[in-house]
Amino acid sequence: MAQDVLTDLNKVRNIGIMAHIDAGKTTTTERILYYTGVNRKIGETHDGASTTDWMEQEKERGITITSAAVTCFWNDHQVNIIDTPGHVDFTVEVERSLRVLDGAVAVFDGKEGVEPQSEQVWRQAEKYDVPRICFVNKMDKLGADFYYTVQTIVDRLGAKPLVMQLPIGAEDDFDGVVDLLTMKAITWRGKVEIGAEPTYEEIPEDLKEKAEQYREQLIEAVAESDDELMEKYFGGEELSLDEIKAAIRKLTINSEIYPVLCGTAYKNKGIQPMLDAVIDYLPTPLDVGEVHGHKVGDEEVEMTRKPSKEEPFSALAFKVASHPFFGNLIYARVYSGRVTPSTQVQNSTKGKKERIGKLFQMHANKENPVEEAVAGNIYAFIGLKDVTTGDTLCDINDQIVLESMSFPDPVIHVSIEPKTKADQEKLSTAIQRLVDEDPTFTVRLDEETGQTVIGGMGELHLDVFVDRMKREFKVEANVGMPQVAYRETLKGVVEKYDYTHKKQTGGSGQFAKVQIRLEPLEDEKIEEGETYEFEDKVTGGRVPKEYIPSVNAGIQDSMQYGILAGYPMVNVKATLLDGQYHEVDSSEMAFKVAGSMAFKEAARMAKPVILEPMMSVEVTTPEDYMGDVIGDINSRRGQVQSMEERTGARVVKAYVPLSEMFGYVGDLRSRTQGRANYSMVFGHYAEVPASVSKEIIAKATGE
Ligand SMILES: Nc1nc2c(ncn2[C@@H]2O[C@H](COP(=O)(O)OP(=O)(O)OP(=O)(O)O)[C@@H](O)[C@H]2O)c(=O)[nH]1
Repeated sequence: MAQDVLTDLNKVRNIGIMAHIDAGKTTTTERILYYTGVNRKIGETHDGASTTDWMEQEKERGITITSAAVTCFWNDHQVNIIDTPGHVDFTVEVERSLRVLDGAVAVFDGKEGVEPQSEQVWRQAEKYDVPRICFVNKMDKLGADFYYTVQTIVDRLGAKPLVMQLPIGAEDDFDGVVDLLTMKAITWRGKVEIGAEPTYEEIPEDLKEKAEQYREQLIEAVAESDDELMEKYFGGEELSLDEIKAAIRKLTINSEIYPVLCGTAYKNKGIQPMLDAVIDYLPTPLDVGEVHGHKVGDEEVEMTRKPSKEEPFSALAFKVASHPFFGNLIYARVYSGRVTPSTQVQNSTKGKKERIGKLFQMHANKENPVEEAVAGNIYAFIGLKDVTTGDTLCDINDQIVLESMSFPDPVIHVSIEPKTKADQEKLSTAIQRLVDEDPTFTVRLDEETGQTVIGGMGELHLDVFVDRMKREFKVEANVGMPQVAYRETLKGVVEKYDYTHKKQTGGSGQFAKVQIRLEPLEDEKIEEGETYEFEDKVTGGRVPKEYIPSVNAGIQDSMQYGILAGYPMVNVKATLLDGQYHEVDSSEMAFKVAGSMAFKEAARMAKPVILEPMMSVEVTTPEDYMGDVIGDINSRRGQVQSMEERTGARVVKAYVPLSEMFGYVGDLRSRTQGRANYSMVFGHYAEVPASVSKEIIAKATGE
């Protein structure tokens, strides 16, 4: 029988397993699920049968893309594991998981040590202040070196590891660990089968001295953290096991130290002590404390919720997944209060009421219905219609909008052209689903070409979209090359421009005359996010009131396609100065045409230019490569804004044109031996240099 949710929050841990690709995150997660009794049959990742990698595509790619929340139990504690992907292009997935985690296990490859992407997920965890313990995996592998790996935690992460165990034997002869707290050997000699229980024995003779030395280091680090313990320790008294554990717990929760354990997930050694450490050292929802948010409709008014069942209900949706029978599964972390199935709640982000159908606790791809969702836990909500990642669900009578995750703007677009009408319909369904699941995919219709244009975070990110669209939704489509989103604007002023629209065809004619002024929009308005302003300065009723919106609409129509290369025109102010109408022949349509044509012709004389998206790029690199990184940014027409130091690394901030950033992932990796990483969000639009402008125009006009 399935166990109920534990409502004592001291017994709940919400954790993630973070790792570089191939460090063994999936295998470790599988073992945890097996040892905690969720899995009967173990699935090896290389057979493509693992429980968390249940999407078909993930099996083929062998990487974990989606994060599923899995609930399991260990020593009377409930552990909710939120799966996090390891690939660099899915950093949004990593970030949204980190947003709802309380702690994490960082898995390292015992031969490679801290790898570039472990460095990247580590820094992301730092950003969200997630306490971590480290598991040095693959101790059975040829060349595995525990001490080297620990050193890379110091050198590459600038973090303070706390060695909790020493390995016994190495590679094929790795037998277990010395536990430096109990000073006992925990071994699995000759046992490789899953679930094998360890034997507790004396520390092997050849490791005794080393174990003493490391224990002393450990106790010293612990004693230094607390005045009382320090006095006791230097007074020659022994610290009790409970005291030591409590001090390590505190240091870990404050992210001052990172307990390090080791083992081999694949050969089933070291898993049980690692699970014990999750319970012993990682924070509970109570340790994490209250969550922040703001009042509905007013971001200035801060609000908080305590992790208590007695508070008003609030939850944050962090993942939308489709389920074959239940429609959308909304994974949400409940931060406060409680809620039962069939209750009406408020989606305070969207301002909509929603009724909860069922509530599930997820066991990988198997669901376990529950009667109540309570603060501090993670659930899948069924029956909600319009909830996307990042939305807050809350009590209708006591609303809050929780601090959400930040989603960067898409940096790359690709056009998709369905092959048949039936494909067009399937594409609409696919888009709806995929965008619900991942809000960093964006969609728009290019009215000129009729193509659907998808935006994403990187080439692999868009690959996933296209792949899933074809595979899961069976859409047959032509997919274009990735494109940059350019814009056009005006740099000059046209004081007065007259245009007369006149047509006499058979019956009633068409007549409209307008006089407009065009100029660049004020900088202040651009900063406020405006892109267009229309002013009506017509006097004496020379253009009747009812026709004025038509002139405005006509101008806006023309602005959709700029005059240089057809990109949308922005940051323009148009003023209607004067005009003329005809009692019989004027109409809304005639004034719209006049507005549209007047703009088109006048804009040509107002020094039109092309704008390109400048990305705000942040590169984190070891100091050794900083010169290379900056040189490369300059050669990409980038402008370095600042350089600063951050825990053992240098951070370079710059604005770089998006068009120069294609292939940057690979270039940066090879330039820095894979040790630097970067993030990129949209900054602002800026005028392109003349030579680039020429190229863009030539390409767009085919000349
Ligand atoms: N020798 C050895 N191999 C291991 C161990 N753990 C995992 N592996 C192997 O390493 C490879 C990668 O393991 P995964 O568990 O898929 O790694 P991952 O980090 O989840 O990788 P992604 O799912 O791609 O992010 C697989 O072939 C595993 O069988 C281990 O303890 N020892």
